[in-house]
Amino acid sequence: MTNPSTSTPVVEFSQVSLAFGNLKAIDGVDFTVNPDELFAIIGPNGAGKTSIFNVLSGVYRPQQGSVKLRGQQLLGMRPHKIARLGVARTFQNVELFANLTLVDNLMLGRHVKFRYGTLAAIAWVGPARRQEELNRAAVEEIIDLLELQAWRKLPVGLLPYGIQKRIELGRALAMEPEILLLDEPVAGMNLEETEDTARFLLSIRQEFKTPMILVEHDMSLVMDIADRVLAIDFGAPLALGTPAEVQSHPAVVEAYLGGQAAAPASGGGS
Ligand SMILES: Nc1ncnc2c1ncn2[C@@H]1O[C@H](COP(=O)(O)OP(=O)(O)OP(=O)(O)O)[C@@H](O)[C@H]1O
Repeated sequence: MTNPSTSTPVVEFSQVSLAFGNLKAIDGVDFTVNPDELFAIIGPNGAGKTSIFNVLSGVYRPQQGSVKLRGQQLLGMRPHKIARLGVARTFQNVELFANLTLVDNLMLGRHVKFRYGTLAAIAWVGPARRQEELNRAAVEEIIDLLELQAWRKLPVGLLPYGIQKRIELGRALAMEPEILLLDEPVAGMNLEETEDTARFLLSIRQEFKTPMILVEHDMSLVMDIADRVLAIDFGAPLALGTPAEVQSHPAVVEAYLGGQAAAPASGGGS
C-alpha cells in the first residue's frame, strides 16, 4: 500500500534498555512492527519478553531508548493513557471479571476506549446512546468472530479455561487497539485449543487488520503464524527475521540448545 499512514510502523521500539539494579532485563532492544503484521518475540524463561510488554504498556519505564506508537512517544505516559491510545494486552494468567458475563466483559473493554460524558451517560441521551449501540454491535461482531455464542449466559469465571482465554482476547480486541499485545495466549491449552487460537489470531488479522505482538513459548505456533520473529536472551537481541531465519540462526540455536542441535523445536518449555 502507498498510503503513508499505512507504511509508517505502528510500533517503534528503539534502543530500549531497562535494568533492575545490576540485572539487565532489556538490553538495547530494537524492533518495529508494521501495519497488519503479526510479530513474535521468543526467548528462554527470564529473557525479558514480559518486560518488553511492560515497557510498551507503560508499567515499566526504561532508563534508555524510545517507544513510539504511530510516531507518538509513549515513554513517560501512564498505563491508562497508553491503553486509551490503543495498546491493548492479554495476560499470561486470565484477567477477567469472573462474576460478569461474556458481553459485560467485552463491553468493559469498549468502555476503556470509548467513554462519554457522565451526564450524557446518566441521562442516556444523544451521543451516549448512539455510542452504546455501536459498542454493542462491535461486541457482537467479536463474539461471532471468536465463536463465543454458546458462552453468553454464565459468569465467565465458571467457563472452561480455554474459553476464558478466548474471552480475554475478545476484550482486548473490543478496544479496537492500534496494537494487540498477546502474552502467551496458548499457555495451558491443549492441542485443539491451541489450533483454534492460531485460527482466531489469523482471522483477527484478516478481518480487523490488527497488528499484534505475540510472546509465546509454543514454537510451532510462532513458526506457523508469525510474519517476523525477534529472539532475545538475557534481555539482549539475538536474531530478527522470518521464522525460518530465526529458527536456524546460530545464536538462537545456541541459546536454546547450547549449540548441540538445530533450532528451537515445537512445543513448550523453551
Ligand atoms: N519488577 C522487577 N523487579 C526485578 N526484576 C525483574 C522485575 N521484572 C522482571 N525482572 C527480571 O527481569 C528479567 C526478565 O524478566 P521477564 O519477566 O521480562 O522475562 P520473560 O522473558 O517474560 O520470562 P518468562 O518467559 O519466564 O515469562 C528476569 O530476570 C526477571 O527476574
